[in-house]
Amino acid sequence: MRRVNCYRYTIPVETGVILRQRRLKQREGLLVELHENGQVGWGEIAPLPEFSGEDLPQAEQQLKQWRINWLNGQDDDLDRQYAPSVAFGISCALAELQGDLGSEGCYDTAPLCYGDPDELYAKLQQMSGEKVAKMKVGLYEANRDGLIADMFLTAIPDLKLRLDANRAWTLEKAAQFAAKIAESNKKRIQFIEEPCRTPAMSMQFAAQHNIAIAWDETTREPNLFAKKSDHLTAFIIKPTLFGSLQKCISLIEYAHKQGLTAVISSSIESSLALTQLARFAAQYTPDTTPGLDTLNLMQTQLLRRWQNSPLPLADLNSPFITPLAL
Ligand SMILES: O=C(O)CCC(=O)c1ccccc1C(=O)O
Ligand SMILES: [Mg+2]
Repeated sequence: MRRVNCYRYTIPVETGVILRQRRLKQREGLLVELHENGQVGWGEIAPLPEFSGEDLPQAEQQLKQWRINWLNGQDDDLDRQYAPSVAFGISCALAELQGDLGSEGCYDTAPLCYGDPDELYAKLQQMSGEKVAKMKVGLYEANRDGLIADMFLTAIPDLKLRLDANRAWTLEKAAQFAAKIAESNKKRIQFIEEPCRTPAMSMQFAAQHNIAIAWDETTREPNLFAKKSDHLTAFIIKPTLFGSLQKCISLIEYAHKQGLTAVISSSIESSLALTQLARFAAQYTPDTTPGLDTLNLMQTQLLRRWQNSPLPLADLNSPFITPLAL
C-alpha cells in the first residue's frame, strides 16, 4: 500500500545572497514523503531561481501528476517526464524508500568563501583531510581576484583552491586574473569553474595560461561531451539542476572514465537535501570533496541536521513548513 504526503517550505536566508544579480530573500521548495511496505523515504524539490528552468508552481504541478501515477502503481521515467528538480527530489525519496542511499555522509565539504582571508583560515583549520576551498570570483575586478587567490595559495602551502567565475570574464579579464597568479601556485588551482563567457573562450584561456578549468553550467547544456580540453579537470554536478540520482550516477561514471573529477555541488537546498547530497557524494564520489557549504546562508535547518551545524532544526510542525493538499 503506497502513501504520499507533500509539503511546501519557506526558509528565510541571510541578507546578501545574490543569484545572478537577483537578491534571494527566502528559499522555497517542496518536500515529498513516501510510504510503502513499512518503509519511508523523503525528497526535496527546490528549483533554484535564476538557474532552474522550472519554477515552484510548475514543480508543484508536476509533483501532483507524479503522485497520482505512483499511487496508481505507475513508475514514471523521471528524467524524461519531469523537470530536473522534480526528478531529483522524487529519486531521493524513492532511493530512501528502497534503501539505495547510503547512510554515511561526506560532511567535510569545501568551504565557500568570497575573499575574506580570516573567514577562510578559520574554516580550513576545522577541516580534516585535504585542505580544499572554493572562492567566488568575477564579482569584482579581475586583478583583485587574482591577488587574493594568489595570497591564499602563498599563505597556505597545502591549500588546493577551487574558483568559480560563473562565466563572468572576457578573455582579457581572465588574462588579468591569471597574471596575478605565481607560476608555482597555478598547479594548486584545482580548477576554475566556467571562467569565461563561453566554453570555447574558457578552453582558450586554460591553454594560454596553463590553469585547470571545470564545467558547471556547461554540464547542463547540449554537446557537453564535445567540449573537451587537456586542461579540463572536473564536472560540477548540481543534482537539483541536473536531474535524478540515476542521471547523476551516469554522468559521474562518464567523468571518471574520462579521468575527470565529479564534484557533487549544492543548489542551495535545505539541510534535508544537503545531507542527502553528502550521503550521495560519500557513496559515488568518495575520493572527492563535495561543494555543499551553503547551509550557513539559511536561518534554520529542516527535518534533518547537517553534522555539527549550530543552526536550529525545524520539524514538520514549524511555521516554515505547510502541508500541501495535492
Ligand atoms: O559548488 C559549491 O561549492 C557551492 C555551490 C555553488 O557554488 C553554487 C550555488 C548556487 C548556484 C551556483 C553555484 C555555482 O557553483 O556556480
Ligand atoms: Mg559554479
